[in-house]
Amino acid sequence: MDSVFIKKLCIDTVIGVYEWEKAIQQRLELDLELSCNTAVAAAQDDIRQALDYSVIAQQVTDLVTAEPIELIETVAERVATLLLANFSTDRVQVTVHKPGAVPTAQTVGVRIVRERS
Ligand SMILES: Nc1nc2c(c(=O)[nH]1)N=C([C@H](O)[C@@H](O)CO)CN2
Repeated sequence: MDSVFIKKLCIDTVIGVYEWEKAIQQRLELDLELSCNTAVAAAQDDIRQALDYSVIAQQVTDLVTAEPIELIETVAERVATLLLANFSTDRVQVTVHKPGAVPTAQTVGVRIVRERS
């Protein structure tokens, strides 16, 4: 299956479980992959037949920054729900990295796969 993907979409937002985290912005990095058939868009060379990664990036950024969230699991789930609702895809993979969370690790995060039911 083909896909459209976005790697390391950087989003600064209020994210975290602890009180001190609710007063600051921290960086999340998102990897998104939307399954689709890219052949039609390619054959017609037409953005209207494609999943526009610019539009995807903007909608996801707006969603994640709309209000404070505690868990990165919540971020992943909300993003997957948005992608399945707003874009022509039956399967999405969403990875959320919180690179500053564990100083001794390069990054930590969650990865989920959701399919249209
Ligand atoms: N599985 C998770 N574990 C933790 C999360 C999280 O969102 N999911 N969050 C935190 C804190 O917010 C942490 O990032 C503060 O440094 C701890 N564990």
